Amino acid sequence: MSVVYVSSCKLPTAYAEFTMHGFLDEETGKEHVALTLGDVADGRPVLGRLHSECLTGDALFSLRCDCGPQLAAALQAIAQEGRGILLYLRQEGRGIGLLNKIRAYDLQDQGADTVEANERLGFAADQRDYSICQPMLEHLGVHSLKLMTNNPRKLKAVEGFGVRIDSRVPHQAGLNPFNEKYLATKANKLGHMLGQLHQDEQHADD
Ligand SMILES: Nc1nc2c(ncn2[C@@H]2O[C@H](COP(=O)(O)OP(=O)(O)OP(=O)(O)O)[C@@H](O)[C@H]2O)c(=O)[nH]1
Ligand SMILES: [Zn+2]
Repeated sequence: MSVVYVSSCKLPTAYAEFTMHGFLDEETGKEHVALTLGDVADGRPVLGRLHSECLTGDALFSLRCDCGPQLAAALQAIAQEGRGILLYLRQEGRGIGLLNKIRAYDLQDQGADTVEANERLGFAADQRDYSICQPMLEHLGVHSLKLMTNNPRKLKAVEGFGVRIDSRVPHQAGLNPFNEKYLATKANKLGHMLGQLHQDEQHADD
């Protein structure tokens, strides 16, 4: 695996003062980071989130997806626990990159769903490779996760590279009228466990 540790620093945030650890994937040139809080190498299961980059949702307040609220909720949950880890993975657009995601959004504006749009562009529905997480978690001494996710593929991938899933923590946040169809497609076509979609979240038009 070509992911190597580079350096760490403090990262004070609105939620907690995290430590940020930088990693470089020498094969792809992608720069990934991990935020940790507390002692994550003490052998106990660690509350964790593997968050895939979404420039539009994480930084530009887009309502097309649920990424921004999920990122905020994960950092908040880790702060509340006083211990945990968030890997921020540079796999924009489920691995197709930002410009192709814009192309995919354009197709969705014309009626395609999120999976059809990827496929029309010649990509798989989800091109992410989570094996990059293994050396990051190994470096930080994390061997067991309480993983905040609704994505069954993510759980499988983590177990596949040898990190124990102690438990899955459902992670729903940010349902709104603009992402309702997108979330329904994720549940129907990608298998996301979003059964509580309408009970957990307040409808904008309720
Ligand atoms: N190609 C494409 N990527 C998208 C789209 N909407 C969001 N993304 C990307 O999807 C990724 C987030 O994936 P999600 O499926 O929301 O979440 P997940 O990580 O698979 O699952 P959870 O852990 O349950 O949140 C980010 O990389 C986003 O940039 C879209 O319509 N098309
Ligand atoms: Zn997003």
